[in-house]
Amino acid sequence: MSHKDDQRWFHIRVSVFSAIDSNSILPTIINRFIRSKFSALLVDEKILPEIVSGCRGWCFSLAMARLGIRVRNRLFGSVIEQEIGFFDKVKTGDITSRLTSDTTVMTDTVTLNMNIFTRNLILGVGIIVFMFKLSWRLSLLTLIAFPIVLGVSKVYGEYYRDLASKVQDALAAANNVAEEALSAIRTVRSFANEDGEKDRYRTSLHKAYKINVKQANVYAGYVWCTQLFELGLTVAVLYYGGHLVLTKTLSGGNLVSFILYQMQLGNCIDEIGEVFTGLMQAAGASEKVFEYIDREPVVKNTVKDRMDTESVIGQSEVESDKISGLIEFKNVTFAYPSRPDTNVLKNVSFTVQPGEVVALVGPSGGGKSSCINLLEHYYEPITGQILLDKKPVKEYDHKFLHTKISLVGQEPVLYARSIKDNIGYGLGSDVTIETVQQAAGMANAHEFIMEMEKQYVTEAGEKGQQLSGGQKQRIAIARALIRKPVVLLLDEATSALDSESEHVVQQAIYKNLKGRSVIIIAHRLSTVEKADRIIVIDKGCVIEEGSHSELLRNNGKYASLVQRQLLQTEDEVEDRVISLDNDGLGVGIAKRDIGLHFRSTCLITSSSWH
Ligand SMILES: Nc1ncnc2c1ncn2[C@@H]1O[C@H](COP(=O)(O)OP(=O)(O)OP(=O)(O)O)[C@@H](O)[C@H]1O
Repeated sequence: MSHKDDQRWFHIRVSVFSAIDSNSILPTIINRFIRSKFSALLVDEKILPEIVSGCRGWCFSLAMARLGIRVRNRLFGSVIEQEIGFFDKVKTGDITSRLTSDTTVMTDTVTLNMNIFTRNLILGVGIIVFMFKLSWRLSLLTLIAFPIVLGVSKVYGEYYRDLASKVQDALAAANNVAEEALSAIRTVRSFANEDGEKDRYRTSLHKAYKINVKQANVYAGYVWCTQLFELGLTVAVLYYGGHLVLTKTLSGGNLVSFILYQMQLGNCIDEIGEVFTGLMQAAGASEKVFEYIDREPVVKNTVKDRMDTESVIGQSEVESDKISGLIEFKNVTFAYPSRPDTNVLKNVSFTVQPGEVVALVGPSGGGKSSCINLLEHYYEPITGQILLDKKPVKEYDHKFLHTKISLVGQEPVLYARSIKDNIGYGLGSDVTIETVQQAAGMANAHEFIMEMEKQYVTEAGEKGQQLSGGQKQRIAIARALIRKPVVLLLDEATSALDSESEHVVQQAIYKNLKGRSVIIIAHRLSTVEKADRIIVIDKGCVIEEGSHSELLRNNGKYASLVQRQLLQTEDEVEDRVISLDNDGLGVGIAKRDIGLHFRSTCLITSSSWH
């Protein structure tokens, strides 16, 4: 081979090797494999290294992006299917942290480390082959050390994974603090507690930092251990290799080559050690992600979930017209999963006939909303049954059930979308503007929507913040009515409103009750007395049942609640007129025309004072 050819081969070897590992000192390995003029041309022009490294980067970036999207989709898909009890226990910030931070750590670390791992594995195997070719005795001596390295790595890996999992938990807790503060920014501002929130966030981040410090210490310890071990191994190889040279079993040149190979192998092992650290970090981050992905909801909802085990009542089995709206609670005892030892409903039984309007009343915390939660199948009772048209609600297909039962809650949650999208929420893109307008008309919302500049495409703002309380309630009513429900559940639907908005919203409700079974939860006498029947629930038990006049005659709990409310009304200040003088001295007009003086600047808009 000419000198020129030699030079060319040298370039080939260096360039190809640098495509695999730019730090390599083993061009001779490649020398054995590359002998074509075509590749020489490619390598001489430095095309191949660029292509190989480009392709590798492309493959791993693509794999990283695809893996990230798949894991996030699977995680979100699984979390959104979980039962409501799960969300009582797990905080929103924790879940969003799993969706963002944990999945990023997991996918990025795995893919990047796989890249390094593949490269070093190929190099390592190649090096070991050549080491054996040079001296099998020295190679065996080197390989004897492997189980020790693996043992140390295993102990280190488990501890590091545990720490990584704790870091992710601490970050999730910090995320939860931020999320809580930002979503309630008005409360934070009104109590001027910005510093308090900053402190809480700082403290929770500090917890993560403390675990980070531990991680760094453990990592340093691991690196020192492996480096010392490598050093010891090199000394052993030199000692034994020297002996082999002296006994003429090995040439001096081969010993030098062997030591160079061994150093290169050491580099590979170091890099694989780092990969291992990264993989343990990913394993720690992925623990909760996979726990949520694999979690089976305790209360199963969809047809698909339940198909295997139980029969499901859906649109095909029961024609919508055939649902009459007969609701029965039979000996229901219930405890929330987050407080399994406290029964909030005890042996509750009552019936709502089709088309009947029933009010649930009673002291706060008595268990009224819990009845609604069970009827909505958010939870399952411990004992007893909740029946709709004589069939347990749990046997209905989730989607079908919620087109038949609609709920208007105390604080309706609207989405940061247009008013049209909010009213048609959950009905897909098929819903027409005419249907939306019709529902808005029924809810007394059409007029105020039309007065807005963008009408039905007006943005509601995050959580409906760009609308007033009364407007939000009416949109929530329209959202419930558009589904033409057979059962309407109104849980304190007007309690947060001033008297004028309440009047408009109540009108919207009452004109739409006909032909529907309705359960109203309310504290106000004005709302309750219109119901066909009133059920009084106290401390988780039904204690009275009957019409307004019947219950007043009974002179029981209901009568005392009514009396107390009437007395309160007499004693309390009307919320009509309050004027403030220049010093912030307020003058209110009381029921019996007594002027009240307020020393502090005070604005009363309470709607419960009526
Ligand atoms: N998600 C929950 N997890 C644990 N306990 C809960 C949960 N929701 C309510 N509770 C508890 O269950 C009991 C009944 O609450 P519920 O909301 O049904 O009462 P309520 O009669 O509707 O009260 P109010 O009139 O004040 O709305 C209360 O003691 C309450 O603390």
